Amino acid sequence: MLRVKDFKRHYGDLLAVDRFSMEANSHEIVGLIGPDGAGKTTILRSIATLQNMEDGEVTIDGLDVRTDFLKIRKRLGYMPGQFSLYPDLSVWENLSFFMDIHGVRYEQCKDAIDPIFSQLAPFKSRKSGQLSGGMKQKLALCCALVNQPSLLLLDEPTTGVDPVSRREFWNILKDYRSQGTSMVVSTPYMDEAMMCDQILLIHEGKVLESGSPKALIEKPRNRSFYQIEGIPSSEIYRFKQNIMRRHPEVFAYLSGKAIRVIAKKEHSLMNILQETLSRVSGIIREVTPDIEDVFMFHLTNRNDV
Ligand SMILES: Nc1ncnc2c1ncn2[C@@H]1O[C@H](COP(=O)(O)OP(=O)(O)OP(=O)(O)O)[C@@H](O)[C@H]1O
Repeated sequence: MLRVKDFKRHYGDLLAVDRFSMEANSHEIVGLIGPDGAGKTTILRSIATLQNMEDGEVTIDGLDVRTDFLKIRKRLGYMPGQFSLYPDLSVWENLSFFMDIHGVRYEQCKDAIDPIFSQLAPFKSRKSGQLSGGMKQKLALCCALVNQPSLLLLDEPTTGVDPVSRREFWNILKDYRSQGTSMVVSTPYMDEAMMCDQILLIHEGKVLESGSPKALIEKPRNRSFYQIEGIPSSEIYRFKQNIMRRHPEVFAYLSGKAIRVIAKKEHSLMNILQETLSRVSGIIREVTPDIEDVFMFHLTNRNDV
């Protein structure tokens, strides 16, 4: 139902999105996974008809965003990255405002919003600026659902939200998916990628790789991924840099309190890494890659070409 083909967008000289293509069908959550500045907001705002495209095609149910944007807006729910509701209005007043914009009454959208609104109802009169981070995001999602959209666009909906509320929020999204809504969700959190049906790993406006998260994790299996643990935190950055300087055939990066290492070419690194550890205490073990590793792997490959 959503098709994006060869979408391109500059800001001045900066090429923010370069020949980006994707599809999202009903019952599907598609994740745009990438760090800050990858181009996720630009893509979502353009699909949401809020920003002009420079080049490319975006259609929703066959309708073109350039010419049919008024019809498209009726089918879309968009939740911007920044909390964009009125902090001085109550929960109910914000919701009413969105219902007025879409010309619907509560009774008409009750079925669509109640799974979330029932959780917000006890705070109905509270100013939205005084809600917790997780509750604010639920209210924003509620407002995006009043027109019962078939396509939901969610820009980093869980950024700044605590882990428990993040999980809750994703459970809500999965419920809407099971009812047929299709969703495009951007996130900088690699763990959230695993909750999507399809993901696109994006870096500097380009798609590094796309597919189901499971398939992407399987793909680089001909490479080995290692983790070095136990390096004192005061030395860890220097240690990582040293590995990269002394061994151009490997790519190393920090992951929490550990260093992750991938070989740029297909070969084992155990000997190399053991040698680097001879002067410092630490443990090396081979690990199964997660999405963050896969992202780094494709980034390394691209930079190496
Ligand atoms: N209005 C603008 N004018 C100039 N540059 C912009 C503008 N909006 C975005 N950019 C730049 O375009 C690139 C992509 O930004 P975009 O906001 O789409 O990425 P993002 O992945 O959503 O990142 P973030 O999470 O930081 O918003 C970034 O380098 C950003 O600085």
